[in-house]
Amino acid sequence: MTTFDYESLIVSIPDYPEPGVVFKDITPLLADPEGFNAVIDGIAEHFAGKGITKVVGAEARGFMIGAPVAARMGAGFVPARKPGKLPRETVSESYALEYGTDSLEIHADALSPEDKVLMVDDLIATGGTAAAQVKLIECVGAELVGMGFLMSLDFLEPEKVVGAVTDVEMFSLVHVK
Ligand SMILES: O=P(O)(O)OC[C@H]1O[C@H](OP(=O)(O)OP(=O)(O)O)[C@H](O)[C@@H]1O
Ligand SMILES: Nc1ncnc2[nH]cnc12
Repeated sequence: MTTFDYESLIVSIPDYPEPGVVFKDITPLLADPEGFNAVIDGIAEHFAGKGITKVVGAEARGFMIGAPVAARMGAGFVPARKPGKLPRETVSESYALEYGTDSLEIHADALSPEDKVLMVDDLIATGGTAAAQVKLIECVGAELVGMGFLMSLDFLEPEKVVGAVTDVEMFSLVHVK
């Protein structure tokens, strides 16, 4: 298991993007070659041997972590995109975030019932984005095997929202209590 002090390269920004929210800025960690590699290895190694065929990641920060994890695991990558960005038939889910509401879409044929899926994102806060992706993955009939995050804001209790839609493992490299 790779060990790295991820938190030393994550910056907390108070009252961004709105009062009361402490934004976790991961751009310094992404820019650090050793740190970025440790994040990708840390998530990929945790789920190695589980037969993952596809990684699903949400626009935009989920792409930054999910796509390299997929490549590292020898899996395909399926983007969950913000509305109106995918050209063919889609399935769509709306959800609430720490700041506002949004929707995600995946192509209706992006996954098959044979797929074993790992969902990956940089951060889980309320769990709304993750729960929406669970619904999208299950809507197209694929098997969700687990979820991997760089960081979990545990004080927001995301497991309550996610636990209402799935009981798969929620793995995070960093926990903020
Ligand atoms: O657990 P939740 O409360 O749903 O929040 C987590 C989501 O919030 C961020 O994405 P955001 O929607 O801000 O979009 P971005 O990746 O484009 O910055 C983050 O990358 C997660 O996807
Ligand atoms: N506090 C936070 N920091 C960074 N990204 C987020 N997405 C949702 N909540 C967030």
